[in-house]
Amino acid sequence: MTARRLDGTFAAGQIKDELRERVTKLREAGIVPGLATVLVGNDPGSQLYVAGKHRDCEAVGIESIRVDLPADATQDDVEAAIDALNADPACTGYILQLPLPKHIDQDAVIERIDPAKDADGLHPMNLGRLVLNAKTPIHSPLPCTPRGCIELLQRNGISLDGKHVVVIGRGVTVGRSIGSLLTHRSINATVTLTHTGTPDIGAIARTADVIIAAAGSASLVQPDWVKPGAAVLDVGVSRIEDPDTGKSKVRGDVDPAVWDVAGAVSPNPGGVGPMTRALLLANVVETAERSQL
Ligand SMILES: Nc1nc2c(c(=O)[nH]1)N[C@@H](CN(C=O)c1ccc(C(=O)N[C@@H](CCC(=O)O)C(=O)O)cc1)CN2
Repeated sequence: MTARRLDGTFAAGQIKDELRERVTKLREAGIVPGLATVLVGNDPGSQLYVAGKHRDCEAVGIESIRVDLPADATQDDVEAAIDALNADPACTGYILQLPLPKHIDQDAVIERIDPAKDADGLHPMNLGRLVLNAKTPIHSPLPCTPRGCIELLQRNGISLDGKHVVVIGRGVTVGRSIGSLLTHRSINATVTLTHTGTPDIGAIARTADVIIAAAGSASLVQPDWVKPGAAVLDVGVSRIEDPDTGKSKVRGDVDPAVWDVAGAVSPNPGGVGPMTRALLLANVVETAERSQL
């Protein structure tokens, strides 16, 4: 069996087409949405992602503001950049590209973001709303990658209602928040969160209808971890040097042999990454729309 490909580039294109129309309406009403990014340092992956976000903004008509700080920026420098964006009326929402250099206190910077401008849904107030509003619709930004995972499944006709989802990884952008979203009444999944401290993750993963692999460990998920026919989302990113070309290439958490067992797999690249970017734009458009109410 070869699994169905859950094409994130295609689904993200659909979302961006929908958002372009909504941005046109906002502009007609005199509202110009603007996304800012804050990048500290010169991590090649982060630079690539930030550049992609600015291209996406241009494609849907969102203004974008880019704040790049050097790798030796101090805590005060980063916090000053945050304060400036909090005060900037041209900025509807912004993201602080993670990871930050080790000498920066990431939690303190995230807490300094104005929750109303938190395009990533990672501010404690927005994560708190996600946890508290388990029944009612959530009117605050949601974390982009978890939202992207769910949209990718839904747009491919894969329901999560009553399904057992095994999440692998407890990082801040995916693992720590996706369970709250998946168990929201409107989605209704049952979630097991596993991580490096979990004995025999494979035995747990084998019981899953859906596996969300977000560990950042290349080829961690092997075919014998997957129930035949299960859906597998490959979220984690590792950069491996190609011995032939010397260039770095992206490897996901899911071993290629999983495609012979699973019912559906998201490729990496080309799966959840583009969805993360599209849902970031959605968060900005929704924030701008809420400002009309
Ligand atoms: N503040 C945040 N920082 C980070 C997040 C996040 O959600 N918020 N997630 C990741 C990085 N990320 C978003 O910023 C991200 C990852 C991957 C992609 C993407 O489009 N990937 C392409 C491949 C590009 C490549 O060649 O590497 C794909 O999957 O097709 C976009 C955004 C960590 N930081």
